[in-house]
Amino acid sequence: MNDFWTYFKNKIKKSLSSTAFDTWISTAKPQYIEGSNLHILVPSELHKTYWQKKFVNEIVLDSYEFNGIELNPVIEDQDTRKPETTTEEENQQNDNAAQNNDGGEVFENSHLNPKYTFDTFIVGDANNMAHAAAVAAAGEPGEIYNPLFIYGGVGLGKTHLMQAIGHEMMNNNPQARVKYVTSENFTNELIYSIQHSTQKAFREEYRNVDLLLIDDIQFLGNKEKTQEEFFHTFNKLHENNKQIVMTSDRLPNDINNIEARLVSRFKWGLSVDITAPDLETRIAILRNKAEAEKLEIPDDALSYIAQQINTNVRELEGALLRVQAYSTMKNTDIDKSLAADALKALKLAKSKSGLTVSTIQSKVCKYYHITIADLKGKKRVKSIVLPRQIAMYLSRELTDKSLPQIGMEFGGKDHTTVMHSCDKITELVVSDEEVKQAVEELKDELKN
Ligand SMILES: Nc1ncnc2c1ncn2[C@@H]1O[C@H](COP(=O)(O)OP(=O)(O)OP(=O)(O)O)[C@@H](O)[C@H]1O
Repeated sequence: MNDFWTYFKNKIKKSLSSTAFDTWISTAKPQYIEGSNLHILVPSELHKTYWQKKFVNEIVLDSYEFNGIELNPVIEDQDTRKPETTTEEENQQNDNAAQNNDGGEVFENSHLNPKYTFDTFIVGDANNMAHAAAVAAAGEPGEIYNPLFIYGGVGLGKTHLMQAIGHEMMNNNPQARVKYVTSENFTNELIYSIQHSTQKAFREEYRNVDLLLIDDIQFLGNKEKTQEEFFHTFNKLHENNKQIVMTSDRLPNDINNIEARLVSRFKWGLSVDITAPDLETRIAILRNKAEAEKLEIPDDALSYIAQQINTNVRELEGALLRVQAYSTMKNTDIDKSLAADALKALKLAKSKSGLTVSTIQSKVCKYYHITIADLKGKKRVKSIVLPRQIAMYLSRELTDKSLPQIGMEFGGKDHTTVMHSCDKITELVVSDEEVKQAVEELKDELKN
């Protein structure tokens, strides 16, 4: 079996790009032969589907060529083999940290960030499906997953992965027209084109690309004119089999105030999520980053940092930079205790005022004269819904709890309910004087 596998790998290598080979072939493991069945284990359901489509015939032909016996490949994926587990860490996967884009380098108008390639993207359980889908979309643009919709919490690598598709496509075909834009910039450019009567040029720019990468699509919510324009751009590209990739912090159905015809189109292709990386992946990300920055940092210090920050890769990278800066300031080499000192201030800031969700719940109940049972319950009357949403919003603002954790403390609600409540109150604080006042008073009380 092993000899055949080596033969197969050497042969198939010639017809695949190195990214495709690493994604589909290096991750597959032959398990055993039973009769003429060759059992092959692959990392995810998506790998399985791809394997069945692309490589199964190859195995049959190559095995015959190898020793005159036709092997029948049976593809199994690790996901369906794995027992269901929900760890504390996995629960935090949708942590939608309040701070948003905090200055990650982004190069717009098809100028992709040169660092965001497949080579620099570390693959682990939390993102292997999204990564495989991205590799497939880059290898066969417009054909297999169109649109590709990548969703997940803040700072988990959605932009990185999306731009890697752009790089890979341009590597495969330097003539490819690739366009990257955030949905906010798409809106701004549209407004500019309306103001300056350059809508024709705007349309041509977006409707004549081979790959459109549109980041943070959730911000199209409430923007009717932009949605209309994007709808036509989408249709034109899709009709012409041009690849569209979108990212969002939530599933298409959960995006607020977006037209149903767009939501349904977003779901035409494949939606894949990226969740928070496990410890091993976090260490690998840090190690990679340290190597890229030529940082000397021992393994125990790396794993210490990775243990401290478990929800957001951007924060993880920030922590490494903080440790680096601290070691320069102290003029000492990095070790575990220096890392601990450097991250102390960060941890203090994270635990914020030491407030708990239950303190916030009590204060809100007192303020609105309702019971804790109502606050955590399911009643949909306005006099309870508003305090519940405010309490969720304050929990998000004033504690370091993740969305799923907050949901649990509100009678086991889903993280999307918490996310929706936070969005709602963020809006009302601007548009509704009464809500604004209540939130401010509650915040003052909680801080004292
Ligand atoms: N698996 C990974 N391997 C290597 N680097 C990663 C990985 N995931 C995230 N990163 C890095 O983390 C940082 C944040 O990633 P990115 O900006 O792609 O996140 P995002 O999910 O798009 O966040 P946002 O929701 O804020 O748009 C980037 O510097 C990116 O390179």
